[in-house]
Amino acid sequence: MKSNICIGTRGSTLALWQANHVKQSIEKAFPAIRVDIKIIKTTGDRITDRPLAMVGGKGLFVKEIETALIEGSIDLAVHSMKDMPGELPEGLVIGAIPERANPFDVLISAQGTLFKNYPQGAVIGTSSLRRGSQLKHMRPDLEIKSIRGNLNTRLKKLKSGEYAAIVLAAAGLERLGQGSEITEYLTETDMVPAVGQGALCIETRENDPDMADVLSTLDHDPTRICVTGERAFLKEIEGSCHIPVACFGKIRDSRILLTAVVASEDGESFIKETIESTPEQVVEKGRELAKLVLDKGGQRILEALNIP
Ligand SMILES: NCc1[nH]cc(CCC(=O)O)c1CC(=O)O
Repeated sequence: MKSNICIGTRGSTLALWQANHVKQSIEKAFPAIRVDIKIIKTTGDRITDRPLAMVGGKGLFVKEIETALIEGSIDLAVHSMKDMPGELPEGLVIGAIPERANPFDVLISAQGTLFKNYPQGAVIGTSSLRRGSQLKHMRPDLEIKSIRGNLNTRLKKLKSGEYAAIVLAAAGLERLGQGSEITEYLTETDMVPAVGQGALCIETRENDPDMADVLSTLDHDPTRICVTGERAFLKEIEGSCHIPVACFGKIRDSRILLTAVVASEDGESFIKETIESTPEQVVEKGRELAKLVLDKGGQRILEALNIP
């Protein structure tokens, strides 16, 4: 076992919170190990002026960190699972998936108004096609308007009156101590979260013997099972965080319920399906769910999207 571990992470406040959270878990389990954090800038961090869906390419927030992992300048990478593409580079693996935080999306309304009371044509801020399309499906009259920037920038834009409400992931807000801003949680009945939302990804080199004990203390079995099913869906559908596909797994009475959505940007074409699985079957069932959704019209919706 190593006496010194270096974690690579993006430099955003949320990413640093997450890396520190993992650092503390390791130090608690192994008081003799010293854990350092190395900040690595990614392509996604450089692009702040346009929706990432317009930029194209997958893994915009992870690539440079993966290079550091392959080159050996870091031992572990901590990412938001939601930012991970379906396929990892040769030689890298998801070493552990810690316990998931709240997986859902939330609305923050400027006036504290509940979704059902939004006026006709209310402007909602999100740059996520997944969120926009599911909102439009529920309320075709809403206007979806792009918003970028970190959490504080977005909250400031909301308060300036540009939007009636914005949509964010509960996990990010809660981790940054801004949970009190939340007006309303949207569960998978209304809005299916992104694959892996609320979970962290601990990425490592394949078969790194120095990391095995550390990884086993970080891993959370129920989270890994659900996220593995969601990612099997993602791989089959070849999506990323930036196209309007959603998949969420939850455990009910020792069975896994996987729910997925593929929708057009205007919310008019909308496919939503749920499949049940045992913990052992999640990969197979995740793939089956992707095929089902594609067959039922998802294929046509994704082909019409025209995203690079
Ligand atoms: N899209 C960016 C992103 N990537 C991870 C999170 C935080 C939540 C999570 O870990 O899933 C967020 C913010 C958000 O979507 O509001």
